[in-house]
Amino acid sequence: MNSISFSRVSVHVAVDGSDIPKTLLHDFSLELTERRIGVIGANGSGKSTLLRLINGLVEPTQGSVVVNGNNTVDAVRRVRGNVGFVFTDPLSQLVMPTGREDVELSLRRSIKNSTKRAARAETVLDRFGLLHLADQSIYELSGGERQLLALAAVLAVDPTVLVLDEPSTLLDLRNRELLRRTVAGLDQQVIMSTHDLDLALDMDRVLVVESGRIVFDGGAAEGVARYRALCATALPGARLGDVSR
Ligand SMILES: Nc1ncnc2c1ncn2[C@@H]1O[C@H](COP(=O)(O)OP(=O)(O)OP(=O)(O)O)[C@@H](O)[C@H]1O
Repeated sequence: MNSISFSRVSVHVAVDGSDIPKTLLHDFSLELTERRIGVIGANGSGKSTLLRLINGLVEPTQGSVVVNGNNTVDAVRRVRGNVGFVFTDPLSQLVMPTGREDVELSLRRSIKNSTKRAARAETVLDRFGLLHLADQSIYELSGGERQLLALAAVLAVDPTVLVLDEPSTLLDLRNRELLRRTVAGLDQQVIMSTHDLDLALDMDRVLVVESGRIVFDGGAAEGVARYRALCATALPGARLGDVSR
């Protein structure tokens, strides 16, 4: 069983022209052991920052994050060997000219034999219905195709923990369903931020983040309800009314 521990973590960043740092995440502690964990919350609430702590892309200003016994600051290489991270924007992740080359690049460390590597890449691309696009420039793919490719390239190396930062933003209904089924069938622990509340409802545990604080931690249905309630109270109805008057 995987274990991701956040111990008294907070994240602050310096702000140009100000002596006062901005707090992205306020002091929190968490132990994540469930297989499917969703992180939901408003734009700018701190979801990506929370996910990025898991593979050391963001370092805690205070406290520590430990993934399967490895501290994300001191043992960042080992952590990244464990944690596959899929970015919201696939172009910030895909580095090779074509999907086939990108997946093969991911596999270069784990499969030394090039024939075996090519075969494995084909299997992975096929699993996501991307084989017919394998040799097309990644810039010629649609946004959704790129998002699936980014997921395929990360899953190819079989990480122990999969972190998905809003993985369905560009997907159509069919591919969203493919993502949903893929996530449901994975052996890996999955931690996913999403604005797709149907996806969130599939999770074993949901965290609701609001203004850098975890304001709910519990079951999916209750978490989604809490988030909906937060959104309802935050709607700028009065201000819209002012404009239209
Ligand atoms: N390096 C940084 N320097 C300054 N501010 C930052 C930095 N990184 C993130 N932020 C700010 O921290 C807040 C949280 O950002 P984060 O990307 O974690 O939000 P999010 O919940 O993932 O949002 P979204 O749903 O829009 O993707 C935002 O206000 C963002 O502008």
